[in-house]
Amino acid sequence: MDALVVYESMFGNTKQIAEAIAEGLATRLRTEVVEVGSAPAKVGPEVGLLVVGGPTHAFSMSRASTRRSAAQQSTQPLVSRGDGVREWLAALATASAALASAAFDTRVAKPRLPGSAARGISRRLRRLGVKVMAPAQSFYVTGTEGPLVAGELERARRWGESLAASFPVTTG
Ligand SMILES: Cc1cc2nc3c(=O)[nH]c(=O)nc-3n(C[C@H](O)[C@H](O)[C@H](O)COP(=O)(O)O)c2cc1C
Repeated sequence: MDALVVYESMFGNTKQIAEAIAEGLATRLRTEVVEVGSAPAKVGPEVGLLVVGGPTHAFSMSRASTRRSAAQQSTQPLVSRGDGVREWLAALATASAALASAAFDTRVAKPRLPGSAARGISRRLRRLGVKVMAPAQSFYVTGTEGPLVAGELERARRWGESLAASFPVTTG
């Protein structure tokens, strides 16, 4: 059984969280982590666990307009420069009825705003008929461009580990 982590990230914070989650998953599962622009259009039967995450923009998943706004705020090139997880999920095909999934996002710690990209991702996964095995999980940044709140990378790694613990260990 393999795990696939698909992330979207403007300033790099969600990318760091995705990589920490993948590290936790990799303690038990063969794990691949990919930026959404390189993610497959179809999740094959070798993938048993799909983990999807992105930054919270305007209370949910990003849209082309919020990504443009992020680009205007940034002094660096963005990590994700094409479609986001919203567009990827809208076009996604899944092969396996047994596929399990989990969603995560990043959001600002203060002020704590309502809404979460992860909740939108979970909803979309359920509509696709994919089992969502864990509550949507948020990780926190101190401001729009980051950095992450102290301890969030370790919390992400542990979350990945706990997701992987629900699955049989990959052999071979
Ligand atoms: C256009 C835009 C809208 C945002 N809207 C929200 C929001 O509604 N709630 C929130 O908590 N953070 C919001 N943020 C902050 C992002 O969640 C933050 O930039 C993100 O977690 C950083 O992750 P990244 O480095 O992977 O892009 C917004 C940021 C941008 C650029």
